[in-house]
Amino acid sequence: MPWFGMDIGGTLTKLVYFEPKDITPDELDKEAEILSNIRKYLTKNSAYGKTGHRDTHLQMDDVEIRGRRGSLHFIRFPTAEMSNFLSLAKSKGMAQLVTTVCATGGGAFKFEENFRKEVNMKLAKFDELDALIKGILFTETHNRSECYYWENASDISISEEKAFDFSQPYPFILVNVGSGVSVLAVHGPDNYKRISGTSLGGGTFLGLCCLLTGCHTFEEAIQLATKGDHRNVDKLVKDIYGGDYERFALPGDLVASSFGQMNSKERRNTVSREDLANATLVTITNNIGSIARMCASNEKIDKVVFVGNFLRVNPISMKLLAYAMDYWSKGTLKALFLEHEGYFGAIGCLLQFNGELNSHFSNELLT
Ligand SMILES: Nc1ncnc2c1ncn2[C@@H]1O[C@H](COP(=O)(O)OP(=O)(O)O)[C@@H](O)[C@H]1O
Ligand SMILES: CC(C)(COP(=O)(O)O)[C@@H](O)C(=O)NCCC(=O)O
Repeated sequence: MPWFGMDIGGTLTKLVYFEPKDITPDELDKEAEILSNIRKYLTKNSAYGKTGHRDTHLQMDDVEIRGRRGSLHFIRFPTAEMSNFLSLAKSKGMAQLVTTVCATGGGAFKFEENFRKEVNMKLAKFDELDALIKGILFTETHNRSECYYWENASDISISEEKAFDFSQPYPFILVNVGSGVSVLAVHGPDNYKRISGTSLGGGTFLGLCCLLTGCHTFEEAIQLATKGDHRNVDKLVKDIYGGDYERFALPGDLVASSFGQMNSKERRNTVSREDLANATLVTITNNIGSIARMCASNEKIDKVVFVGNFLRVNPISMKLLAYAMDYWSKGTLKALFLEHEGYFGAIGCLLQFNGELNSHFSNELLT
């Protein structure tokens, strides 16, 4: 039975597949044809249909899980395409072979019946935040370059990624920027609490950007944002004060009011799609940064780790978050980022898999 972990999120479904590389000739002989075909299909392709992608740059080789050595493959597709995924699973014979899939994320609950009815698969459900933390801890110990920070974040043109030693992680604040945002204070592998959250997350950025610019994809939204300038959309402190607000040390270039210029018809007529995309990105990112900073200072924790697919191909947000953490905390807070940004829930879920799952399976949430 192939080893999968699945995180069915509000926007994207993340699938992690463990491909054993230590298969003995004897095992290979016994391997059913369907299993061999599934293995080949998953590991040879990097695109699955029109919307599925394997992130080949994230592949982890020579990983040991429960005494087996192999590679971890990272695959994603839009959750809205779930019915196509189920048809594909059926057509590849997966449904004949896989009886139980370890799943996390809201969709593990929402789509449980679809899995059962359409492909006769049971979902062994795990909590998404438990899985997220387990996935992070596992990945960090198996990939020494997992954790990094942005050096010189204040100057976007020269800032660059630098490795960060995250082998002594606790305590840390974890900010998961998916469709929405969850903020956790993590004190140990099984000791964490969800301390805050906001509905203004990655889904908000993409939704607003599509409305404001007519773009259709996240990649397009990020490309537009890269070419735009939020200062044509936002009202800055200097637009209000003529310079800095010195008494409270607010620099003139600080955003005083996001989208604050857009009440003027003239301004609306001159603003570009790129500026609107950039302003949307900056608005959402600054709000997340501000919540993260308040959480860190309330909890007296100095490391803030940002994960989630909102950060995918999105250095603008990472640098902004890094700068904001540093600037507003006067250098006491450090923003950290992880290479496998959106896949930790699925990894954590895969780690819960064990061969005896079927016999232990119950409809209850497994812990
Ligand atoms: N290819 C993509 N399609 C849609 N959204 C994407 C894509 N890549 C990155 N994103 C961003 O990632 C967010 C989803 O992040 P993710 O961590 O997968 O959350 P969820 O578990 O809620 O699906 C989206 O709201 C969007 O901002
Ligand atoms: C409900 C969620 C945990 C779902 O996770 P997601 O699919 O967004 O990664 C998340 O969207 C969230 O925490 N939203 C913010 C809710 C709030 O605290 O306002």
